Amino acid sequence: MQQVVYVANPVSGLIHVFQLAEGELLPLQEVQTGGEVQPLVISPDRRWLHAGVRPDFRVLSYPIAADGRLGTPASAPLLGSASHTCTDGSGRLFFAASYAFNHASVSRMDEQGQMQPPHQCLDGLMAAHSVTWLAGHDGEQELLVACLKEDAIRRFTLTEDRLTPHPLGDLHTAQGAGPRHLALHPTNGDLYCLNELDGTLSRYHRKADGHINGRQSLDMLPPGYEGERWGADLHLTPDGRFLYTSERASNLLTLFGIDARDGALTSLAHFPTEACPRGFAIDHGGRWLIATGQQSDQVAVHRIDHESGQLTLASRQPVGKGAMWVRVLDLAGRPA
Ligand SMILES: O=C1O[C@H](COP(=O)(O)O)[C@@H](O)[C@H](O)[C@H]1O
Repeated sequence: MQQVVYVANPVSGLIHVFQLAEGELLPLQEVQTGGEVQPLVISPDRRWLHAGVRPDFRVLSYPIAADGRLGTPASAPLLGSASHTCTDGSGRLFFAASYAFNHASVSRMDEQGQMQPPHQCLDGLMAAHSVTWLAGHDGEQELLVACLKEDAIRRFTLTEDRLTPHPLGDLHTAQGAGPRHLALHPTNGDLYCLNELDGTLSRYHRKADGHINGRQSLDMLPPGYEGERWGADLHLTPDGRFLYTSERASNLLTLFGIDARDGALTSLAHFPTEACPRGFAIDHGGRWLIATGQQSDQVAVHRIDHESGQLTLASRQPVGKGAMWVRVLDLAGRPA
């Protein structure tokens, strides 16, 4: 499997492009974005890397070459600082959550790959920290917005190119939890929410009728932990057997096992990683976990044990300042 890793470093304004080779990151390219580059998302057809930049709020859409290198980007305005972005399943719609501007916006990408200015903006979403696109069993599509200061995950139905409040209403977390990032299980219909402020991980289940119900809430930190809590990110292995979270006060990654029969989560182990692991990613083979250190200016690659999910440090790579976002592209099967 040939894979390329993109790392965004807002303080240096740089995107690093690496080849992932047996746990080592081999430098391929450094791209100066001209701004504080933050959220990265790869389009579903794997032809574009969309990067949110500030303080001139824009999305830069970089064409991805056959070897993973980035070409000259097209640029489109955004309405505020993007904290997190995603696309719909076709890649034609681009969503951005803005924590500071309390909104989520929707933009269209045209046939030529040019992103348009946002055509819809949902205001009053307090500390909107992430956007997650979800396809239902019945062809229904929705967008989930994790609103940290509302202790709510707001649900919106996507019809054509526009969002409206979901008829089944929003999801509410524990008071003071601070919902931040969401992840979906690849097969069992479970949805997970990392809560930044209380350091917990919540599991929900989406039923075929669209109802989403809470199932479990677990601590991300080790028993007896009494320090600060500052949860950051979560990801699953592609086979859906393991889930990992990152926490920035303890600099720990936490491993959770996922029961194959009923989806039950169990906290299994904790592993030290880079200082302030604000973002991480898991490669497409489920063999490597790549964590950024916002305060170490390094990226760590951890080997994932296939049987147990346990992590061991494989390598560390210096990167630019404020390393924050990391994305992995599988080059196989890309359109020519
Ligand atoms: O993780 C955090 O996120 C919020 C929003 O992030 P931003 O990069 O979009 O400004 C930030 O305000 C907070 O300090 C940080 O802990």
